Amino acid sequence: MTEPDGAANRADLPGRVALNPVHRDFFAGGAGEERTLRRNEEAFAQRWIVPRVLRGAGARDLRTTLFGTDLTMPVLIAPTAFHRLAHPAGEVGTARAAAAAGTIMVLSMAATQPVEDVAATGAHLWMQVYPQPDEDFQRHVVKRAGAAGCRALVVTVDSPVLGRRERDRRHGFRDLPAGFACENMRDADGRLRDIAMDPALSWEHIDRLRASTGLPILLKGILHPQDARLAVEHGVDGLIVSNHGGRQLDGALATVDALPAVVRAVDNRIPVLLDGGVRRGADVVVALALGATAVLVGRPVIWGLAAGGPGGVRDVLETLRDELDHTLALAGARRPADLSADQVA
Ligand SMILES: Cc1cc2nc3c(=O)[nH]c(=O)nc-3n(C[C@H](O)[C@H](O)[C@H](O)COP(=O)(O)O)c2cc1C
Ligand SMILES: O=C(O)C(=O)c1ccccc1
Repeated sequence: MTEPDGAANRADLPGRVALNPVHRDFFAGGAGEERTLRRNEEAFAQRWIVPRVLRGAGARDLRTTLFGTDLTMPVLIAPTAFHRLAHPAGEVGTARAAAAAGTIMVLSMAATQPVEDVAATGAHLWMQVYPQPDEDFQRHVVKRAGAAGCRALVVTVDSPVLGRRERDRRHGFRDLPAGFACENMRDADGRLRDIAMDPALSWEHIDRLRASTGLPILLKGILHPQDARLAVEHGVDGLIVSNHGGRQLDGALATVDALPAVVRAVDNRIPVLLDGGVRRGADVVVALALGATAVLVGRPVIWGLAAGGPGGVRDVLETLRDELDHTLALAGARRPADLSADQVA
């Protein structure tokens, strides 16, 4: 099994070494040949920053506002499943790091701890959901997330069916081991449901979800500019350009390659975020220059959690912050908003 090449994905990083190899492959892997998984990082590696000079930019200011909330930097934690398989501290541990860093954690619908416990850390949370065909149950999940204090809903729309993960197939890895559960998949009676993926879902489902909650809604998994336009027309509040870290459609476009057309289609009407392959401060700068308001990181957070629990996640976030600050300085920008698309070649 070949591993993705980038330094930040090296198989010998401490977090990866600490993991059970089956779980490591679950976290690391993608769909099919893993072409899209690799391409997300390669596409960043092929972008070059064109610095500006003598702009008197001075001390950097990384603060970013999303839906009225101030973040200390434009780097968020992407929703990823099963944090207790990475470290006993689980999603609560990740949330402690998000709170300490002053950024948002997007909590996965496949989290292994209850949203109420994760929210008790004081972290600023958004809840991710796969749109559930049982809409009564979906409303229950959304209501519970809102009651727990989640401040936005991230609806993942790139998963009409689950991607074919060949590493998981080889290992026979299908489900959580005994003693673990998707704690936010309990119905009103406390019974566990399976996460449903339904290829029949359409924009009407989003319309009903829109009508059922006052929370801001972001769609995650947009790559086509026409879908970005439709999302705005359907009253969506934000977009996440994403190919699910290469875990769904193998062969899908790299996210940084999809970003410019989506940004043009949205035309500043709602914020556009991006995830997939963001590993260094320079990647963040490229995405911001091409029009993203912020980025999210998935696997780096998992590796940090596996390596050192909340402290390991904190290290990942602080390293990204330092690199972003440094790269902005070298690019001649004080704030993310000072960057422009002509600074990327
Ligand atoms: C192990 C793992 C689990 C994931 N689980 C979810 C999930 O439950 N919901 C979701 O919307 N995306 C999920 N994703 C996708 C991430 O939110 C994100 O799109 C992706 O990881 C970003 O790419 P990166 O890992 O290269 O940063 C998962 C990704 C990984 C690696
Ligand atoms: O979304 C994913 O990539 C993922 O791995 C997952 C795992 C369990 C349930 C739902 C999604």
